[in-house]
Amino acid sequence: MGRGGKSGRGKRGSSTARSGGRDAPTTGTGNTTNTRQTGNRDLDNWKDIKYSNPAFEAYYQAQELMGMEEWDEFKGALKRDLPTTFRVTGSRAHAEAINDEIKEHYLPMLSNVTISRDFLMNPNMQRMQQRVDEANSQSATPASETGADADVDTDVIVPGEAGITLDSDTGMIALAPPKQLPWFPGHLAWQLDVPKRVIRKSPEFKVFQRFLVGETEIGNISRQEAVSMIPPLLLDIESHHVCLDMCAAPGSKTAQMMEALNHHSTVTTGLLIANDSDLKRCHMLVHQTGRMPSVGLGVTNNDASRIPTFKLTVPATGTSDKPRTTALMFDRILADVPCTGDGTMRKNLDIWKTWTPGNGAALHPLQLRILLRAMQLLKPGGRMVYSTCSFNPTENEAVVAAALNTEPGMFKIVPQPADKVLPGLKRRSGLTKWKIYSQDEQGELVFHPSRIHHFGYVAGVREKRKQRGIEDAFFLQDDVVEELRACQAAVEGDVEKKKEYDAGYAVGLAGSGKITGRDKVLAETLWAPENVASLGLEHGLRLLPHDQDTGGFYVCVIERAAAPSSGGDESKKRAVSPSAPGGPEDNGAPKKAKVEAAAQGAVSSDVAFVEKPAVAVALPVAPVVAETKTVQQGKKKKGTEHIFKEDPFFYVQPNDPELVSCIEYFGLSSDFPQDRCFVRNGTGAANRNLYMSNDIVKNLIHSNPYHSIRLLSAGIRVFVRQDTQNRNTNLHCKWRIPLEGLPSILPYMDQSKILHGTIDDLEVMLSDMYPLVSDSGGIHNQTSGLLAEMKDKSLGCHVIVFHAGTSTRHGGGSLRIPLTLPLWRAKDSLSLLIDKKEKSMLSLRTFGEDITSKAADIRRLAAETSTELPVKPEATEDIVVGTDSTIGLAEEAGIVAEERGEKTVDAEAAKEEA
Ligand SMILES: C[S@@+](CC[C@H](N)C(=O)[O-])C[C@H]1O[C@@H](n2cnc3c(N)ncnc32)[C@H](O)[C@@H]1O
Repeated sequence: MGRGGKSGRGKRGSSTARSGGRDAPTTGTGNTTNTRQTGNRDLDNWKDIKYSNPAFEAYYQAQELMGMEEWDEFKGALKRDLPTTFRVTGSRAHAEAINDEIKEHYLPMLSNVTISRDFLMNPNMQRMQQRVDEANSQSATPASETGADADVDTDVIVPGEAGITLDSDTGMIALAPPKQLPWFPGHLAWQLDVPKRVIRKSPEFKVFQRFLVGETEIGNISRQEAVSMIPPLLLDIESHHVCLDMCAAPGSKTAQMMEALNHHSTVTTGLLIANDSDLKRCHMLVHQTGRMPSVGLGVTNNDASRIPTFKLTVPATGTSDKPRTTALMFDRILADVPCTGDGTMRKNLDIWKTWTPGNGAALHPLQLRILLRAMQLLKPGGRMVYSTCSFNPTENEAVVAAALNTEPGMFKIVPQPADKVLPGLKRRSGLTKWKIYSQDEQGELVFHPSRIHHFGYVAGVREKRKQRGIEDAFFLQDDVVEELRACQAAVEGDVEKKKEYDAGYAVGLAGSGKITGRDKVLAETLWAPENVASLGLEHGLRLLPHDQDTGGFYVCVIERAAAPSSGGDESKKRAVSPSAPGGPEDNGAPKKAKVEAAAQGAVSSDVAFVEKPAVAVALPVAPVVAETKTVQQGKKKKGTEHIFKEDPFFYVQPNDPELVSCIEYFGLSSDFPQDRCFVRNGTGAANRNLYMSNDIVKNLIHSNPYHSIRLLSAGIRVFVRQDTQNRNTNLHCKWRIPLEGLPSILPYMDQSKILHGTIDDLEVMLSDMYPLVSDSGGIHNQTSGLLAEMKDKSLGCHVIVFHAGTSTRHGGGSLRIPLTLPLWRAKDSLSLLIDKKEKSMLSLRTFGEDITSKAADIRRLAAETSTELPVKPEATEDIVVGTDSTIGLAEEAGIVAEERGEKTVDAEAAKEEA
């Protein structure tokens, strides 16, 4: 999140920063030595130039994130490529099977991989070398004039980098196999050290890379930075919890939270609201969460610092009682807030250029407001995690300290002992002291021991500019003038404060006469509060890149005190009773904040100056709903508040004829929750898709206008209408079960309706995408009892379990655990209702090769040689709108593209209209 500041540019070797006389860091090059022992000076020089920001170094050395003896190691790690890390998604039944596949198939394949030493030089360099040799041998012209010593790229393998070692005896370069992250539960997370640019030099690693890409696309693997996997783990989620992910997009942590809620199933009774303020990113979130579907999920689009209070309806309990609404409070909240991201410098190289201390200071008020809102929404006894991918204490400890001080004693930081919590994860303690700097136009850091010093500095700069006849608009702003005056008045008569002020004033007056954009005036909550030592900030976790070759990260686990047990349950009273002060919005959450200015300052995002003298005020809560309504009525707002155009949610009548037809056709038991099925239109008619939620999501939708809470999606799609083009086709049920809905429907299905197949049947279904039911041998003459059995089955959707087993085919193959899939019986053929990519990956996993294209290849070959082989027009006719009937792929284009939410003619038509 760079801000394009000018700091640091051209300042290598600049002089000592001004500091008001103490704690002066240097922005010079004293610590820029690169200690990486690569033996490749060209690469090191190149990286030194690219990876340098004296202000960054000076600032963090002054913060004492680590002992100075570690600094070079820290900086060396920042300059290296980040290893690839990924995790096998946890709650799918086959997560273990995929993990075993990595362990048993790929790991042996990737162990002992070596490549030739020739790769030490990349092709560019080899060509250059050739030209140098030629030039030197053939003419007297110096090589430099032939262009042979022109700039070369840096695509070179460097022994000594993580994952790469040179065996000097054999002259071969060994590549390290992937390794499991020792601290990740179930060992489902992996790290691959070999850099991406080297992977393509090894056939074995290329194969593994393809596996990773494929499995990631279909959602079995999530590529995620190792440190980013930590916050959801520390939330300690149980399947009944009500959870909120405040800044959720693109959703890697949401997926982890969802997995924890849906441990081994999709039928959680809990709730996860995944929220983000950016509408586009929210749509990414919807896509991402589609890979981990759940009846307990809702995606919303709100500014997290003003996220509306969601209401729930409490049913009447007695005859005289009436249903009433209550504010929804959360058991678990993740506030993975927007941050400068300087912990991600290893992959976001721009941050080297754009980093300034002002970036962190500017985000601090928004981060604080988000954390405060999270505290308001946390249940008594609930747990939340605050996290950033920044090293900066102004975005981490300063935010947490200010938030804790708003309601002393109500929240506490929970220690995470290294031997008990994620053992094996190296972590550092949170900071209990830090320093605040601004940066002047010359890139110099200016230390401000206190806010009064800072005010003096601002006044000094203003005075100097005035003397030069310059009056900046900033200094004339009413609130700035007012703050400066108030500060001047406050220091008069207070000898100590006056000294501080004067010291700052002197620094301002002596300086360049400029203050950079974002650093103009800083929020009071940036400075460590007086009670900093008693807040438990050391219990926060800091992850440093050189400890275990990761990005940088900060995580802090905070719990709210349980409700007092005597005198009744105060928190419940507040949370449940709409008549409590403030109505449903008064959820018993902390209201007083000595951070009013911080909270307000973030509204005008350009000026970080925010604080008024300590005054207790309530944070904004109530206006949000009204505002969203205004937006809804058409007034477009600036920034994140867009007109909300999503389809409504409408729960269908339990006796809806379409729903009843699904229930009858699939033999769903009487406990199937008909009343929890909904459509996305305003009429309640089941036109195209039927979705299902759990009770709490239904309650949420009924208790809040969906546009007020800006609800984009909820629950799982469980039935999709599948009309056929062929009018003569006689379908008993026009609905099919999409793959994502199957786990939610399966528990209710009549066992006699479920078909059974073998791994050989699966092979037929994969290798011949549309095998003919009349062709019991399949296109490869592979035996399949399934095809014969299917002759007598009704047209339409079926569910089949392929049982674990070993293949009898020539190339072998094995299915480790049973696999349940939806299947479509067309007039003459069958097809699995999963998309092409998923078929390929399943094929690779089961048979060690992608057999899915074989049928198409055979047909293509047959067409070329005029051999008569069956073309499958009926699958096309029968099922979907499409044009490519010749190779039977229209089915893919229709049903399956729709599965993925892609825009096809058919999918477009599927968009429901009210
Ligand atoms: C660090 S990223 C979150 C990453 C995410 N938790 C994950 O693991 O994939 C921060 C997110 O905050 C969002 N954001 C920024 N300002 C916000 C605000 N005021 N309210 C809610 N979300 C915000 C951004 O759109 C961005 O998606």
